[in-house]
Amino acid sequence: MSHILAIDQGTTSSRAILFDTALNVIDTAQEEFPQHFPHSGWVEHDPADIWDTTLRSCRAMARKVGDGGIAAIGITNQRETTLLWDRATGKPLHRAIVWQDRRTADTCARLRDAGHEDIVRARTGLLLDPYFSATKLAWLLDNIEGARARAEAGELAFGTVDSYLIWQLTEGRVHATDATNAARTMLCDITTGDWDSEICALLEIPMSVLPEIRDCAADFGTTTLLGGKIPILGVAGDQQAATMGQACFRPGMVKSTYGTGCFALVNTGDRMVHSENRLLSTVAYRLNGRTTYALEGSIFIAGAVVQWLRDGLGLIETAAQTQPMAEKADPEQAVYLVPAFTGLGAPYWDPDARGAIFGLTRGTGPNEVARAALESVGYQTRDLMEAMAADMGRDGNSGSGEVLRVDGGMTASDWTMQFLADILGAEVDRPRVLETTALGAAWLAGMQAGLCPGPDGFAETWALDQRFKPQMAEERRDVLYAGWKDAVRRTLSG
Ligand SMILES: Nc1ncnc2c1ncn2[C@@H]1O[C@H](COP(=O)(O)OP(=O)(O)O)[C@@H](O)[C@H]1O
Ligand SMILES: O=P(O)(O)OC[C@H](O)CO
Repeated sequence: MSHILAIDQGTTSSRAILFDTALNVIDTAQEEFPQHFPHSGWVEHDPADIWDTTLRSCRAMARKVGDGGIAAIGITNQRETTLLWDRATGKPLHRAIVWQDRRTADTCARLRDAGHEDIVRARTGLLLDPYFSATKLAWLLDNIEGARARAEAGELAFGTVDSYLIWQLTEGRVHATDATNAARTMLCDITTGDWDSEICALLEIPMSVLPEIRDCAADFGTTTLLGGKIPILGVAGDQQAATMGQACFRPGMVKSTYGTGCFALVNTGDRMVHSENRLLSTVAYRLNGRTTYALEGSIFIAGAVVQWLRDGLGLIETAAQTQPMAEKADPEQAVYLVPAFTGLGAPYWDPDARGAIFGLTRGTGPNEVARAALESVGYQTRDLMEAMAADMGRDGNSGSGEVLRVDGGMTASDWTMQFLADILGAEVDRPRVLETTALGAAWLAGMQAGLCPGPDGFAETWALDQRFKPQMAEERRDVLYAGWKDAVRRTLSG
């Protein structure tokens, strides 16, 4: 029987997920890998770790089905993370600079001061923030001796993680990316779908380093490393893959994924909506040469705040312990935790903000801190939803009223999902399949292989696990949210 293999290369681990052609999960292999923090605010991955953990996970799945058992591969990945390698040897010149890395904050500030933000926003849909690949790539070209000259001579290749994996899987035969990953580099004009020569020139990035941009469902070459010859037929950044995995194909449909960070995307159809509220405009997907756009709110810390309770504070041993703690917390205590560990993303975009806890009293204990950590995820989502509603309303799109579809590891927490519905004053739908990121990638590859239906047929297979309905009184919701806004105001750096 034929299977589809989805590769989900994430920030903390690499996974290979085997699907049958009806898109049921058959088996999964996963490996974590080390994070490197060479300086404050810097985050790096060893490219060998990215590749080795991916290949081992894929091989574990390939062994299960034997030669000929995999019909197609779909790749989805942590976005923005930047790699530069030698075209002749395939050897990276440096560790990967991870999306969370803030080392180029000064470069971004300089570009902003020089008046370049408008062109960046108009063409790439992004803001001038170190989050995106462009300034990370410029940093590599500036700081590795001889790199710029070698890049100009055509000897080097740049890629986000998808491109790097495609290059490795095809043993250097294919240097390509997809429209969603390209959209996150800050080098792509998402109104045309091509690399932007003016922005490249601004950062002195030779265009010869850039990969070719293809549709999300397309031919990305074949690999012979997993037994037989297997085509790579689907590629999308992880948040866009989750948008497809959640079947958000209609304008106005919105999903929010709770993993390490939280990323909410609302489909804006074939029109790029410019945010007035500091959200990002991005590509949701490109199929058959047709681009569908999205507005995105990116929060850097969601589930990671629970990891911090576990690894940083030692308050819990497992993430699931936060739920009984939150239930036991004193409802009278207004404790707020603003998890600005790596600055704040949307809608604040303050790379220099750092985390804070407010409202501590002698009576505050681990339960109240745990509850505040879970609540911070709800509050941050409300910040995003308010920004989205304002943007969508302004453009006359009905989208802001849609039910929020959620996924990702943290949605296992019923308490957090109920608080989310309460603080939003809106319904929250958790689907049966929480592996929506991998599902999106598998669907792309399966559709391209002719094994899976198109968007409409696929959307019919989306199934609800639980709908969380708001139960909190409006007055309490408003008081709590006002307290959060005040806590954020006191956390901002400027
Ligand atoms: N029951 C739970 N309650 C609260 N948080 C949880 C729970 N289970 C998992 N998490 C959080 O979810 C995150 C893992 O989600 P996942 O989607 O695997 O993340 P990623 O793909 O970013 O690595 C972790 O940060 C973890 O702390
Ligand atoms: O690896 P994740 O799931 O934390 O996702 C990272 C995002 O793609 C960063 O933009």
